[in-house]
Amino acid sequence: MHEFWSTQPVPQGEKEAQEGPLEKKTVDDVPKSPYPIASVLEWWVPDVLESEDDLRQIYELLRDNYVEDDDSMFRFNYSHAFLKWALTPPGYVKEWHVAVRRKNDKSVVAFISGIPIDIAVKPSAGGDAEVRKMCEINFLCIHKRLREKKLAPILIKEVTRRVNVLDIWQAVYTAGIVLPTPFTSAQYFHRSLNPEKLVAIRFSRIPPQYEKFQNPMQMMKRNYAVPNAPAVRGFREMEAGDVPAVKSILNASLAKFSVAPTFTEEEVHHWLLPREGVVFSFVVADSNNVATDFVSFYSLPSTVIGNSKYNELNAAYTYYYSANTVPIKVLMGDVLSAAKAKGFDVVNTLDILDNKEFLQDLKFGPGDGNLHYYFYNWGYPIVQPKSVGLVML
Ligand SMILES: CCCCCCCCCCCCCC(=O)SCCNC(=O)CCNC(=O)[C@H](O)C(C)(C)COP(=O)(O)OP(=O)(O)OC[C@H]1O[C@@H](n2cnc3c(N)ncnc32)[C@H](O)[C@@H]1OP(=O)(O)O
Ligand SMILES: O=C1CS[C@H](c2ccc3[nH]ncc3c2)N1Cc1ccccc1
Repeated sequence: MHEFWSTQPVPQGEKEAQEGPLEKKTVDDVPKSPYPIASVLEWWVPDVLESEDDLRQIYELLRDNYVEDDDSMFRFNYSHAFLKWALTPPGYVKEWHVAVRRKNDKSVVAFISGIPIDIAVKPSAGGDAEVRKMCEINFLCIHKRLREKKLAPILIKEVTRRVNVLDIWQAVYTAGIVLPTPFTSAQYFHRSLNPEKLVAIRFSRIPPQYEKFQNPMQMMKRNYAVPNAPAVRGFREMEAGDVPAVKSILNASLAKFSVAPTFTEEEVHHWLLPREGVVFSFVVADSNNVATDFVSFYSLPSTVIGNSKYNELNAAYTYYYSANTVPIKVLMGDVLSAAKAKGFDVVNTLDILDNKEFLQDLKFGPGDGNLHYYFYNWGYPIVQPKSVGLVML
């Protein structure tokens, strides 16, 4: 059971592991050369920032081979612009974008990415959080034709080596599957904006109690209708001038959670300023035009696999927020209006952060997907998802 993960510094499910590092090594212990790989394959570092063609190759691998739901009805379809954004935050390390190509035709067959992140972790016994520089791992993907050949452990060991050689010893990551050992498990929730399309692609179905109506779909549309203008006075798109205020209120909000990132001003600028078709952010400005509240969401479409009428689902995902002068359910209500106005079909979220405070009132329904959160080389007790303030793209 877990031939690879049983060899790794992750909690192995025995008694509560002690909190903190599970193994201690130094940079001198780290091999200086890349991990060995099959002779027909080669390691490759794409230049996602400067080479549109390198970015396109990573985009296409993920478009055709990345995460699907259990019934293979949908597959994430992260856009070019989204991947460039997700992979190149301030201080990113090019070599942590680890790809594998076939030597003969240079086709990309696998990928895994790491980016730097400062994570504040609170000791379970209480007390001040410890801020730790970690690596956030995402986009692990092996081409469908190369599955179940133990290539994933090789990718994981190589990215670990490239992170360790820079004296970073912890990572954080999420997965839809259960591995040794989650520190929390979150549940997906979905808020329909375009019920007709969601029923047509068989993501949603008309609830049986609607059959009594003369026009069930009309009633569903009415149930999920949202205002076409924001309710909150002073609600507007975030601008560069809001960065200092947003940094201040967001870091203060995230400090309440047991596990959450901290953001520098440059990171607020990168992660939270609006980017066309990628990330959408808004503030509530007071009479001096100073941001008192903040809310955001990102665009992550999914390919609809094998549907004649629609081939893409336009999904928005709630991102970071700081609700101070208005309740989060009022602020998130304006997010629903903005997402509907921009043509999104559904808003997805997890029961992390304070999200449970708006799920019911805003008519989010539970999905059948879970997202498990993990640390690498850091023992931590299992916490509830509402203690977690980290959003993974
Ligand atoms: C300090 C720095 C540390 C940095 C590293 C921190 C750790 C980062 C860890 C990665 C975080 C990724 C975060 C995300 O991106 S989560 C998204 C993962 N990607 C997908 O689901 C896309 C579609 N699936 C695939 O591309 C492949 O099925 C993948 C690549 C997922 C596995 O390939 P394949 O199916 O061909 O299998 P194999 O024969 O090569 O390898 C089998 C071994 O791999 C273990 N496995 C399977 N799925 C995952 C998974 N999602 N995380 C970790 N381990 C996984 C599995 O338990 C088994 O080990 P063991 O059970 O026998 O022990
Ligand atoms: O495209 C994919 C692949 S896996 C992920 C996902 C997550 C939770 C889900 N609950 N029901 C379907 C589903 C799919 N997902 C996004 C998604 C989310 C809701 C509806 C359709 C697709």
